[in-house]
Amino acid sequence: MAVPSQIHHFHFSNCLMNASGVSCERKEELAALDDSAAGTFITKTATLEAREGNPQPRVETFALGSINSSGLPNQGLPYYLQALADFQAAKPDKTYFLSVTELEEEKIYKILEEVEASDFKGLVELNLSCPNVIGKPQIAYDFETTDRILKRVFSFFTKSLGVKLPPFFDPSHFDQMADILNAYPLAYVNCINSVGNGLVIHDEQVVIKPKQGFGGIGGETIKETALANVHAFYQRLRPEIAIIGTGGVCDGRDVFEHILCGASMVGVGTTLYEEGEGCFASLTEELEAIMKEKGYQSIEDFRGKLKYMD
Ligand SMILES: O=C1NC(=O)NC(C(=O)O)N1
Repeated sequence: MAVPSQIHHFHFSNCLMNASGVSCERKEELAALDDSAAGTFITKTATLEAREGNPQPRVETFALGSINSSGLPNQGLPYYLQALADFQAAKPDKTYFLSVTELEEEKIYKILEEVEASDFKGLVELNLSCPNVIGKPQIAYDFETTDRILKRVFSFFTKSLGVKLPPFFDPSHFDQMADILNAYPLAYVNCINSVGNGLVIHDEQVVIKPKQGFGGIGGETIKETALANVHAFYQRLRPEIAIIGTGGVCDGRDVFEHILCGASMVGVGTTLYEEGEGCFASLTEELEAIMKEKGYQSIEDFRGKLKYMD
């Protein structure tokens, strides 16, 4: 039971994967993802050195989703490179994702130089959209900085690189960001990261400690924004740049809609957090049932074929 997909020459047995940050910080968590019905996994965003992240409580769910202000807690790049080498040795034909970022521009180049020098052979995701590092902006909301970073990264980086984008909400921003992205040999873009700096209140109090309760919103409530970003970039990007759709995936219908909007792989965050790795099997079953009912044999029968009104 699976719906295969691919990004460039990388083939995946199933089109579902985790959203970076959820159930993927430790090797044991990655092993559970590796053994699940997901076609692959992506690591928690790694920084050069391990990080504690923000004070707890920093992740909470609410009726329509989740809020988090984790602050990039992770085990540091060497931990993930070693873990990925072990997973790759066990499953030579499987492709994995490594997510990385850093808090200063010069360190972004340093961490990618270290990845470039490593034996990692999967896809690398540069996270340009963490909303939760106190005092730090979401990089991809600064077009000039994003362009400068990609220009310098591609002057030395030869592995397959994608970027994790925040949500955009204005066609002129879709246009500007797509113009930048189209100038570089990106393997993919991953739309979207959490909707930054939302506020969840219970009675009279915020529900997470960091940043006076402000945190990234995920889950059911962000699906329409996620779909719009997937489709907006699908409409604008060169076809060589694939799209991973992340955000608001609660059932097979949501997976179907992400693919209809143009996604080649679909990332699951809040639902994974709430239901565990078993969600990948149920989401796959639901997607297969929809495809069967509609007579679609494979993803390519409907990927990107969202219908407009005449
Ligand atoms: O990119 C990120 N997006 C999130 O929603 N949270 C994490 C984090 O805070 O570490 N990072």
